[in-house]
Amino acid sequence: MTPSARVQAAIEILDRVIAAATADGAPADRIFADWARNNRYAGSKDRRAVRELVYGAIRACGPVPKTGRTAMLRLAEEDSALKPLFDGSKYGPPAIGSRETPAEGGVAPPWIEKQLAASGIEGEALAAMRGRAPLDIRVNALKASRETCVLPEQAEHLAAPCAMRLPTGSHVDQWLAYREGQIEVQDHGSQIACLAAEAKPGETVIDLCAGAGGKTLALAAAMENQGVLVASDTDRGRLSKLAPRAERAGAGVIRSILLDPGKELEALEEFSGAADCVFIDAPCSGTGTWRRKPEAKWRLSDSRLTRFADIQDRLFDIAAHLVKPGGRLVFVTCSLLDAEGADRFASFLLRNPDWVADPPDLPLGSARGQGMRLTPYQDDTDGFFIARAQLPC
Ligand SMILES: C[S@@+](CC[C@H](N)C(=O)[O-])C[C@H]1O[C@@H](n2cnc3c(N)ncnc32)[C@H](O)[C@@H]1O
Repeated sequence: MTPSARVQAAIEILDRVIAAATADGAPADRIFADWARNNRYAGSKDRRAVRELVYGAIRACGPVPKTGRTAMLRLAEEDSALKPLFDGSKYGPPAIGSRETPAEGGVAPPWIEKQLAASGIEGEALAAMRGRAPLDIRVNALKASRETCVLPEQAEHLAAPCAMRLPTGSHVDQWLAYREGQIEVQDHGSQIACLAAEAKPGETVIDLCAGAGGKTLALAAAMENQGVLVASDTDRGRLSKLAPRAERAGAGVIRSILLDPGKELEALEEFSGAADCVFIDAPCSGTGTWRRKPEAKWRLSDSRLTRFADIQDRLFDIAAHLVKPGGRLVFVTCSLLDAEGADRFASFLLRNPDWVADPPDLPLGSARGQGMRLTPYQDDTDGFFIARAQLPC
């Protein structure tokens, strides 16, 4: 592909990304993968270049751009080498018209930027949300350690005890250590969130929103495969991905339980007042993950945020029902908005005066409300709110 043809391909993909983001459709990654599958003439260098352009343009735009072309014109404002590629060549984009205007720049739609600012994320902290996420792995303590694990690439040790950072683009899933279950791809921030649980061997731990089990596997390793570890979720598809991962990781302690939305406690009845720890990795807007999924900023709306806050409050109440006296709950969202973090935790404590905030001692992060927060800017992790509360005996 010529450089101009790559720009045009990126513009067409961006059109689809914009349409999908505003209609709750497929994520950008899937749209790009579909394009790559249907356009076999694009070699690996082409694919890499087109992908860079697509993601660069998404990152460069604040509000939802009208079209892929206006998004690409915004990127061209930041990278002047792109402008001459609007050359009207056979497969390239038409020349830039004198009255054409690029999409608006920024980090996110202004109403979200405003809410982020009210949550203490502005200036450089806001700009850092436009960056690229690093590639982190967790060494599975059930099978290896950072010292014994043999990796084909140099890896930097991070603050969480099993965390390592690799050069971006490392093909981790092709490595022997990955196939043997010695390592998992997991953001450093997620690993730190799991540390807040302080899960111990022999305990009863419920990972209430386990999804495909990324954090469940970290909890299983912390528990040294001893005790009871329940992985529950309302999404059958996500939860079904856990079993093969657990098998690879040698995490035999996990019991999966599919929940019925609205009737979660029915399936978890046997654990009422019995859990040492309930870990709530709650569904949220994902503002903390924009470095990985930048188009997520175009999926948000006020009503969506309200729905997330409602479900987060409900999950707190479910978790509180399951914890035994002397036990704890951990609340985690990958959001930087107080509405999905400090405010939710404060509201829980207000509704439940018998519970006591117990801020975890974490190797990274800073205090936010009665919990802790990790940010891309200060911690170079995904953004997370992490809070812990104890139910006194
Ligand atoms: C942030 S994701 C969890 C990610 C997962 N813990 C991990 O580390 O990969 C939130 C999960 O909450 C689940 N969820 C949504 N509503 C729920 C409910 N009422 N009860 C339990 N899980 C729920 C979603 O299906 C989703 O998998």
